Amino acid sequence: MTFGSRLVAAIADRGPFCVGIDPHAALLQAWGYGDDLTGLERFALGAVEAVAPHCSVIKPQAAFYERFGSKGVAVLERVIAEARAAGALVLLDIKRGDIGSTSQAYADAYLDPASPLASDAVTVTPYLGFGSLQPFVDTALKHDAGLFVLAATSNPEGPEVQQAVVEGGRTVSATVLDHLARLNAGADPLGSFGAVVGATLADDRGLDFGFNGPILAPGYGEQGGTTDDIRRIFGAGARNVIPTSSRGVLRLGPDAGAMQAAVRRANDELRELLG
Ligand SMILES: O=c1ccn([C@@H]2O[C@H](COP(=O)(O)O)[C@@H](O)[C@H]2O)c(=O)[nH]1
Repeated sequence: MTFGSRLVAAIADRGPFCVGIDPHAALLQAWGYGDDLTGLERFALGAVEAVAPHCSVIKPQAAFYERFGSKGVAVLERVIAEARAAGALVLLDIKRGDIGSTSQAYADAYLDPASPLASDAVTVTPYLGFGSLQPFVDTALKHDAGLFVLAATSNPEGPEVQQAVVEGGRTVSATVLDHLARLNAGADPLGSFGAVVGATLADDRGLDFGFNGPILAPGYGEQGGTTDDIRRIFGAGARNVIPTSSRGVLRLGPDAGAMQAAVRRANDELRELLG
């Protein structure tokens, strides 16, 4: 089953809201843990145990594990395994991208089921040229995995690059969505090649969200994005949007009930939006 098909089924079952498992130092402290390997393990696995059974997608941000070295990466491996065992799809936020031959090594590391870090999907950056992502695309197709390509990110610095106008008069962001439309052509019910578009955008930036793929919308919650913003930015494209929040949910821990209630509230609101 393709990633796009698994995603559609997971969202129908559990709702579109995605929780990011981002063990910030300040959050470890707020949960009463040290900013050390034991704290990381208790925090990350505790968060997964609380929310993964209730989410369609879980998004660990690799940087927060890598800062503890190889033992932190071992915790990330367990986060991925536990979240998948709880029935969630894992979207590993790595934002990788390099020349093609190196991209292949990254793709093998994160998308080949034989790897201990294998996930259902990863985030990638197209700013070495969309074509440099081809090894990720081929590997995702081979293993029924997915990609989310940075198109219009949630941070205020993004437009400097993403709204630049390229040959043909289109913005870089629009060009990324054009590539995704080609990759997703004919996929049913949804393609496996998604875009990252912030829930914080002031407007839709003239983007066509009908590229037949999922849209990860970070910036929901902590960065100020709301369900109304999802409606305002994406319009009819909102049906394929996966809003994601990390700190907005994790801040409520270690109380599992409070985190679960936040997931329920977000999914209820989003389902109402989507009718
Ligand atoms: O445009 C982007 C792309 C990715 N992110 C990532 O999402 C989460 C957001 O965390 P919050 O705590 O909900 O702000 C984090 O992992 C970012 O690296 C993003 O924010 N914007």
